[in-house]
Amino acid sequence: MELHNPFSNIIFMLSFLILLVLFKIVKRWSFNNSTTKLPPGPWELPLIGNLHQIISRSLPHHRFKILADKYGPLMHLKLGEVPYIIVSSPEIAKEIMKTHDLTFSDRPNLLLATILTYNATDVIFSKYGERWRQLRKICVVELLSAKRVQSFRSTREDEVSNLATSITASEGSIVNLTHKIFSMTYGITTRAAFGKRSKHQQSFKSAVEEIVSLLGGICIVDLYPSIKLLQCVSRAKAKMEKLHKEIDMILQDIIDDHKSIHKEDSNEEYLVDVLLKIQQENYHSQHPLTDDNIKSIIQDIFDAGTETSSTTVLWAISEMVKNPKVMEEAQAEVRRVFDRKGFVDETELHQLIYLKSVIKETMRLHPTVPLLLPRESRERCQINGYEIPAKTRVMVNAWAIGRDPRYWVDAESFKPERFVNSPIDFKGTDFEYIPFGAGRRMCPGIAFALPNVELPLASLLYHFDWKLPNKMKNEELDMTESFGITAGRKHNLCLIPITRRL
Ligand code: HEM
Repeated sequence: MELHNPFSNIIFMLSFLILLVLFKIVKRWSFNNSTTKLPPGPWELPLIGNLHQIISRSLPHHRFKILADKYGPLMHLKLGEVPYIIVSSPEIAKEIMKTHDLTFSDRPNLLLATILTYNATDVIFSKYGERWRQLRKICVVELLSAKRVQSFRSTREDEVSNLATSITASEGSIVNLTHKIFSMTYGITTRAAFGKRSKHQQSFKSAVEEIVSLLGGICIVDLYPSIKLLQCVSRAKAKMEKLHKEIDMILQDIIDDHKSIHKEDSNEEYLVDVLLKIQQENYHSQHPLTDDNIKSIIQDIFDAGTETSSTTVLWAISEMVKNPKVMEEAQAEVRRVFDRKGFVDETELHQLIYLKSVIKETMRLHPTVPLLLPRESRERCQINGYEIPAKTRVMVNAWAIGRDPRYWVDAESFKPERFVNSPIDFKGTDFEYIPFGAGRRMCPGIAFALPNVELPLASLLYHFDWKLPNKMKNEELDMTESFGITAGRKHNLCLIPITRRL
């Protein structure tokens, strides 16, 4: 009866909130007085934890760096009801991805990724275990090996040559390089995965772009996994289910197509053919490769491989436009190496020492996956005397680590020279530089990615000089990052090409 009185309702709510806050204080106090304690972190509010400190106008990796400057390189946060640790120094990154790599080798259950990847049975989002090991081995040994990547050399050269031709046709006018580079990378990946035969190229490309953008958003359902009702009302879930259906149909159609070609013993072997062959060979094994597995691996290659490589090319060009001396030196090198041939191909890429340093410096300042991919602890563990409970999600801020002034002189400046004659590499052993991650879950696609970045850059520098439109000065080029799992340019890169070599 009393609860119908509005004042009683307010008093009831207030009492509940006060009790909740008291409970939190007591819990935190007793935790801090026990033998183990969580890493430091900002004060949490009831129900939302630290969400209010993250959801702001700046991007999550920027916010995490500001908070880490205050609370330290191993920081505890609660986002919704989920505990997180944020790693912001090379030393702690090494603890997570080397010393305790096995403990942190799981990926969390994320709703949208699970829908997309046939219940997280792909490589990127699956839990650590026998199945993941099997799929990862197929990727490393069969699909993304140096030998396999080499077999697609003429495809890359062809697509990059088409890119140069289409830019030459726009000589003197504004070219949207963002569109052109993305379309070229899709072209290379599609041809490597399916050959030229896909009639679904455009719808597939749009679906993948939408998927990457959906995966990059903050999904409230993942922050309150205990509230199942949220799933029922999630618009993002409904959207992802629709996209998944769409992409599943396209991929199944392509697979069926290739199954019939396979029977006729075609000489061409694309990634889908390699997977179908493994499926046939392993038909009676304990873990046969299903059609769904094949579709999820192919999808991984598109999701992980296209936006990342394109974004790196675009950041490299942007930084060179902003730093004309670097652009001149890179152009001089590329033209010196390829002038005798008169065109750019992959045979001489190993000679482009300066361009490779430009790419490394680009990935230091603009790691395309700035927080790597989330991991989750499989059991409790101690790091630097702090307790990390089981099922804690982990974000490694590769963006902040690449700007750590203890490791990088003049850390905020674009200086490719720092990598010339430097042994520091992105292979996962130098923890101050981890654009591809490190440890068991490190990116297996480096060999596939590098020529997709080096070849188009060499070609764009060889054939053209680049001017900003509307008499804009170099230093005025906008470098704002976009929000998402990959941090690309927020605005398209539009430049005017001037042909120097036909
Ligand atoms: C410039 C290009 C690329 C960058 C910067 C990049 C970066 C990354 C990063 C940071 C991770 C997470 C690592 C971790 O959790 O420690 C990752 C994972 C992954 N990448 Fe890449 N990547 C690139 C290109 C590619 C390409 C071209 C492919 C495939 C063709 C690929 C396939 C994958 C896969 C399958 C995973 C998941 C690995 C696992 O969980 O076991 N990546 N990548």
